[in-house]
This record gives sequence, C-alpha cells and structure tokens, in this order.
Amino acid sequence: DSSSELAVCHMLLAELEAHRCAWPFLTPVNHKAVPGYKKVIKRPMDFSTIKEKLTSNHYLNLETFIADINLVFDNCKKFNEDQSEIGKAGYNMKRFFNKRWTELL
Ligand SMILES: Cc1ncccc1N[C@H]1CCCS(=O)(=O)C1
Repeated sequence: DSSSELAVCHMLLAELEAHRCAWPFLTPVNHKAVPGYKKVIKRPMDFSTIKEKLTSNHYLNLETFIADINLVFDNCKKFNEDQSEIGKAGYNMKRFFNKRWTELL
C-alpha cells in the first residue's frame, strides 16, 4: 500500500544520500555558478528537493519517486562528460539505485 511504499522511498533516499558518490547530487546545482546549466537542463532535480517533496507528501507512489531519482541521473549524464568526476559519480549512483530498488521488488 502507499504508506509502505513511502517508507521504502524514505529508506532508499537515505541510502542514496549516505553513498560516497552522492556529493554532486545532495543540493540543487547552482546554475549561476555552472555556465550553461540553466539553459541545457530543463528540469533540475537533486536529493534535497526529492526529500522535501517526499516529506510534503508530493509523491503519490513509488513510481513518481523513482521518476525524480532517475531525473537526477539523466540530467547528470546529459550535462557531464562520462569520464568526469561528476559523470562517474552519477553512473555509480544510478547503478547503486537500480540494484537497491530492484532488490525491494
Ligand atoms: C550534478 C552536477 N551536474 C553538473 C554540474 C554540477 C553538478 N553538481 C554540483 C553540486 C554542488 C557541488 S559541486 O559544485 O561540486 C557539483
């Protein structure tokens, strides 16, 4: 049911935030400090924004939550070179997330 799904979302988000490769994704990208980001990335997303949406009951179910998590990694892949530090962190986080939520299915 949706309350247990939301408990799963909280748990997954906590694990993502605790991951050693989470540092690029913990707060919104400062588009004033990152040239081109505002123009290129149409729907910015980060873990702190997801936590705020989760705690304010914005997510109706697991799939809307997973969609925002994947937006974080899709934005990362679009903007960052694959072999950059941030690009590699995004790839590691995506692999970790996919492994964890599929284990919960
Ligand atoms: C995810 C991402 N994509 C593109 C550029 C920057 C970022 N993240 C930044 C978040 C704040 C700290 S940082 O400035 O080192 C990295």
